[in-house]
Amino acid sequence: MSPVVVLVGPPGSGKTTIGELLAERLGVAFRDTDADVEATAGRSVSEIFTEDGEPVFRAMEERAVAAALAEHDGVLALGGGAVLSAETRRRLAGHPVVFLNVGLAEGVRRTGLSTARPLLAGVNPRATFRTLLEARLPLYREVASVEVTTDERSPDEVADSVLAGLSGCGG
Ligand SMILES: Nc1ncnc2c1ncn2[C@@H]1O[C@H](COP(=O)(O)OP(=O)(O)OP(=O)(O)O)[C@@H](O)[C@H]1O
Ligand SMILES: O=C(O)C1=C[C@@H](O)[C@@H](O)[C@H](O)C1
Ligand SMILES: [Mg+2]
Repeated sequence: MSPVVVLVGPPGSGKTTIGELLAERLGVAFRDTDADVEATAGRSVSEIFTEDGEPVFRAMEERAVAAALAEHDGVLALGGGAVLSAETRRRLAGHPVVFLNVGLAEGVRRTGLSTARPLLAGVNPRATFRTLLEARLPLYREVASVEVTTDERSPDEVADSVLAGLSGCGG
């Protein structure tokens, strides 16, 4: 059992939005590792960050990704920082991974609509987002075989590109 597609990308790139859309179109189940971690912990991602700190969340996330890759055969969205784990990057090898990219301005705009992202809750979300993108772009690209730009494109257009990209690489 293995996911038909795994979505990675920064916060606000649309992993959850596009993932749900793709699952609906393909007639398969959608799974999101952020939701898996929350269900296992019985707490929100924000609460885990606040009460236990980021390293504890990352360890829970690593286990959630490993379980989902082994158990889920639908569309899988990973948390935005899941690729920070070398173990997770190694586990993603051989899976059809799509990197949903978003530019700094649009990423800040989209995530600014919500307070549910503990890493971006500080005084300067734009600077934090820039640092995060710089550190992670090589990691998203390392694990993904397809990269899709999401700026100025509707969720439906992004979903079209994901499916076209996957068929183009034999997935
Ligand atoms: N292509 C798009 N065009 C416009 N808005 C979008 C697009 N994709 C997602 N959004 C909006 O951006 C916000 C963030 O999207 P979403 O929650 O799907 O991102 P995410 O990648 O799952 O983020 P996180 O890593 O925090 O879970 C939502 O309000 C969503 O409606
Ligand atoms: O980009 C990140 O590091 C995160 C993204 C979200 O999906 C959550 O996993 C959490 O808020 C951390
Ligand atoms: Mg999400």
